[in-house]
Amino acid sequence: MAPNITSNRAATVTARVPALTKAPIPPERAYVTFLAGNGDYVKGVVGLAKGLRKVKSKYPLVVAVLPDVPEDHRKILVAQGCIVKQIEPVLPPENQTQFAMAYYVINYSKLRIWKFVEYSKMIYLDGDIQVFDNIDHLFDVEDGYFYAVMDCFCEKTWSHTPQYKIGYCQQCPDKVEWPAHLGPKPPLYFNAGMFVYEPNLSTYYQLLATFKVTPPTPFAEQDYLNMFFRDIYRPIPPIYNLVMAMLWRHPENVDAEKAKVVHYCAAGSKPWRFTGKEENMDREDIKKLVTKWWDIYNDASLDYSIGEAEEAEEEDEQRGIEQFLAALLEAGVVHYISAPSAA
Ligand SMILES: O=c1ccn([C@@H]2O[C@H](COP(=O)(O)OP(=O)(O)O)[C@@H](O)[C@H]2O)c(=O)[nH]1
Ligand SMILES: OC[C@H]1O[C@H](O[C@@H]2[C@@H](O)[C@H](O)[C@@H](O)[C@H](O)[C@@H]2O)[C@H](O)[C@@H](O)[C@H]1O
Ligand SMILES: [Mn+2]
Repeated sequence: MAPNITSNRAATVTARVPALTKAPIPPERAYVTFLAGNGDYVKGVVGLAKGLRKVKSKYPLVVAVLPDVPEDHRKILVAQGCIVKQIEPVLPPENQTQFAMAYYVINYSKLRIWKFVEYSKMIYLDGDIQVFDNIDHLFDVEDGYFYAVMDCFCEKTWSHTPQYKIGYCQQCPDKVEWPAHLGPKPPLYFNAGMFVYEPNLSTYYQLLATFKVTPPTPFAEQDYLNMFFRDIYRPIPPIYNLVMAMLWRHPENVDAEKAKVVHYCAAGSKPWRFTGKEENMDREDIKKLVTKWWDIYNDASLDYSIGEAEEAEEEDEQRGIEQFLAALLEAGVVHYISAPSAA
């Protein structure tokens, strides 16, 4: 109950501040993913929402949807407890889209998530990612940096790059010496399927302004984000984004059993359209990871419930009261002595 202020002088009231039955609610934080089109990626996002619930994450999942995501898909996501926010596409100039791999051009739209400034910190996860262990602790990383897992250059999707051509990969930098004639070694490069960042309007407008004068490149927004955040990028361990190709390219660096976050980004590995026919998809570890994904997707006990909705509502109210009291304290309107407990 808010204290009753009888005058506009600083009042000293012994407001009976509701005992915090729970730990103070942390600043606004959320997971965020991106959904485009009317295809089957919505299954990926449903799986992700249920996976986060299974690991008892404290934070909601925001889904940034493009206008082409149909109403029935949005309803499915809301029914799974997601916060659906529509974003406008971000596209390179008409005459330049051919420089990025066509499939990835739409991913430039991910840049819109820097505008979600109602959140102090967010963890972005691709829709083809599953979270198998709680990673809420990542929200406590130091502010002011960009956290993501290093990518691998060994798949043929990298065949356009000098590092692929000479067999160099940052995952094993000593295997092939970077030749001096190619200039400086490429800076550490992250996979943009998962990252920890702080939404910020100034950063958002800089991202869009710089994007306008940056020619698109093959890995589209992933290349762009690596260039933009190069000076504040901090690598985090691959347990937080198991880029599938690492299992056969750098098995010494990863352990499928220990991965907290699995990224189904290898060709043919999307669980919801898995056939097992593509290269490497007959591997036992891959088939096990796909089964683990389906076990969560098919688990009805992980569906969102009204009970959770009511609890989320109570938490929102609690947060509102705390923010109201904090504002009063800040304004010096109220100095309250924590009242002795009723007991
Ligand atoms: O038709 C599509 C293609 C991509 N995406 C979103 O864009 C992300 C990046 O694409 P993808 O994961 O397929 O790229 P990969 O990580 O496999 O290179 C996906 O995870 C989805 O969140 C989508 O919603 N619909
Ligand atoms: O738009 C570019 C995309 O680039 C990345 O995917 C790539 C990258 O991981 C390569 O290293 C793999 O070889 C490749 O298969 C895979 O598609 C991100 O996962 C995705 O979210 C998105 O940013
Ligand atoms: Mn992906």
